[in-house]
Amino acid sequence: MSKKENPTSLIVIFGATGDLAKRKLYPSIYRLYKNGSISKNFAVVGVARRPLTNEEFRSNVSKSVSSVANGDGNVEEFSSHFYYHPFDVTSSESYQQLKGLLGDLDSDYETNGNRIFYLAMAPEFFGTIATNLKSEGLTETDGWKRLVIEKPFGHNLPSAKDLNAEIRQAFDESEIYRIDHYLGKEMVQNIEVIRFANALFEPLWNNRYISNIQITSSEVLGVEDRGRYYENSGALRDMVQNHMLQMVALLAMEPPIKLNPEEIRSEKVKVLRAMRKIEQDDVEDYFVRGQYGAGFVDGDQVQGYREGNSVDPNSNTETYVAGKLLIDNFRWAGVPIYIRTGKRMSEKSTKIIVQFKDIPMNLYYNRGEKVDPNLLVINIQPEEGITLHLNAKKSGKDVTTTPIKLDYTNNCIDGINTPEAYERLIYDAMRGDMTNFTHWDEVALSWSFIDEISKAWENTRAFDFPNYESGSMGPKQADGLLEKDGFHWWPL
Ligand SMILES: NC(=O)C1=CN([C@@H]2O[C@H](COP(=O)(O)OP(=O)(O)OC[C@H]3O[C@@H](n4cnc5c(N)ncnc54)[C@H](OP(=O)(O)O)[C@@H]3O)[C@@H](O)[C@H]2O)C=CC1
Ligand SMILES: O=C1O[C@H](COP(=O)(O)O)[C@@H](O)[C@H](O)[C@H]1O
Repeated sequence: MSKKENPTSLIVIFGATGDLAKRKLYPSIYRLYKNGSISKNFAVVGVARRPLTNEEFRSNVSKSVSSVANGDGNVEEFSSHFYYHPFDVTSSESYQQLKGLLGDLDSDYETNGNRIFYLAMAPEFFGTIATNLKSEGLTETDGWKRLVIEKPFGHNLPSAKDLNAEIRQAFDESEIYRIDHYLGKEMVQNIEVIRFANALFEPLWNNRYISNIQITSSEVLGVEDRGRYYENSGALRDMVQNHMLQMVALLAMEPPIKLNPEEIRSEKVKVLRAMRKIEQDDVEDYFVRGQYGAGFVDGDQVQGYREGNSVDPNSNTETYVAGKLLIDNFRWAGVPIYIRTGKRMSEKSTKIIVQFKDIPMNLYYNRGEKVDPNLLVINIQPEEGITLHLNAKKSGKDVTTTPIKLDYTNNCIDGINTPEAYERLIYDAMRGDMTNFTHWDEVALSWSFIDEISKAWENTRAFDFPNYESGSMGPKQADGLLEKDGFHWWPL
C-alpha cells in the first residue's frame, strides 16, 4: 500500500452524466479536494455520449457539488480540473482521441502518468471498456493504472466469471478495485475495531456466548426510476450478494494476522467458504422473499412495486429478502445469522444486533422477573455508533432489575464529520489501498451462495406477491424464520 497522503492522478469517469457521478462521485471528489486529501495535481475526464462542452460539464459539476460546498468560493477552481470527452464507449476508434487527451493532461497536471478508470456505467459496458482501454493503449502509462468497477459485478457466477476473465485481459487483480460502498461506511469499518480492540468483546465473540446475530438494512425509498435494472436484479442480487454478505464476513472472520488487505481478505474468504450452502429444495426453510404493495410512507399514499415504471405488472421480482445463514466452522457452529433487507419499509436504517446468550442462572426469576439478554447494537446508519444493552438494579430499596443502555453516537460528537463512503473509497483507490474493495474470490463465493436461492425463486412464482405493505417492516413470514428458532427480530 502506498503511504503517500496526497495522491496525484487523472480520473477518467465513464458515465459522467449519470446519476451516480452527479450524486456521489463529484461531491466526494470535491470533499477530498476541499479537505486537502488529494493534491492539486489531479484532473477528471468525464465520458458519456451526450454532447456537452467543457464549460457545460464544469457547470454541471459545480451544481452537483453545491450542496456539500456550502457557498465556499473554491468550486470554480475545483471544476476547472474537469474535462468532458463525449463518445460512445462501444466504438473503439474514439479511445484514440481520449488517449491523446490523457497524455496532454498527464503533462499539464504533472500526474506522473497515474490513471484511475472509474466505470460508473451499466455493467454490460464494463468488459468492453476494459478491453478497449488495453487494445487502444490507454493502459500503457509511466505511472500506475487502476480500474474501479461499480456493482453489480455480474448477474450470477457464470456471468461474473466471464466479466472477470474479460477485465483480467486488461488489468491485473491488483489493479481492479471492485466497489462495495458499504465497505466505505464509517461503522462498517468500525466492526473490526469494535471486535479486535476490545477485551470485553473478543473473548465472547463465538458460539459459547452469542446466541444469534441480526443484520437489518431497510429502506423507505421504493425502486423509483430503476425498474429496468431492478427487474433483473431484485433485492437478493442488489443488496444481499454484496453489502449484506460483506457485513457477515466482517462480523464472522477470524482476527487477521495483520491489518493489510491480503490478510483481511483471506479471513473474509474463509467465512464465505464456511457459509452453509442452501440447496434449492431447502430455500423455503431458510429464506423469505417479499414484494411491496401500495401503502403509506410518511403519511403519503405510494404505489406498489408492480405499478412502477418499467416493471412487469405481474412481476415475480423480490423487493425484500430475509434469510438465515449458518457458518459451519468452529467459532460459529450453531449460531444463526439472520439478515433482512427491503425497499419501502417503515424506516431507513442499517443495524447489526449481536444477541448474547442468557446467563446460566437467573437469580431474579424467583421474583417473577424477566432479565433481557445483553445486546450489542452496531448502528451503521443513519445514526453511527454503538449501543450496549445491559441490566442493572432499579433505583430504590428493592433489588429489582431494569434494562439500561450504554450509548456511543458518532454524530453527536462535535467536530466529527465522518467522510462519505464514496469519499473514502475514491481516496483509497488513489492511494492504492485495496482493503475496502472486494477481491474476486469474495465475489465468486458470494455468487455461488446466492445462485441457488435465485434459481429456486426464478423457478417458482411467488403467488402471494405483493405480500407486504409499503411503510411496513416486510412480510409476516420473516418473523417465522426466527420464531422457529425461539428468537424474534429486535425492534430497535
Ligand atoms: N445511481 C446509484 O445510486 C448507484 C449506481 N450504481 C452503479 O453505478 C453504475 C451507474 O449507475 P447510474 O449512474 O445510476 O446510471 P445512469 O443510467 O444514471 O448513467 C449511465 C451513464 O452512462 C452513460 N452512457 C450510457 N450508455 C453509454 C454509451 N454507450 N457510451 C458512453 N456513455 C454511455 C450515460 O450518459 P449518456 O446518456 O450521455 O451517454 C450516463 O452518463 C451502474 O453500474 C449502477 O449499478 C451503484 C450503486 C448506486
Ligand atoms: O447498492 C445499493 O445500495 C442502495 C442502499 O445504499 P445505502 O447506502 O443508501 O444504504 C440501494 O438503495 C440500492 O438499491 C443498491 O443498488
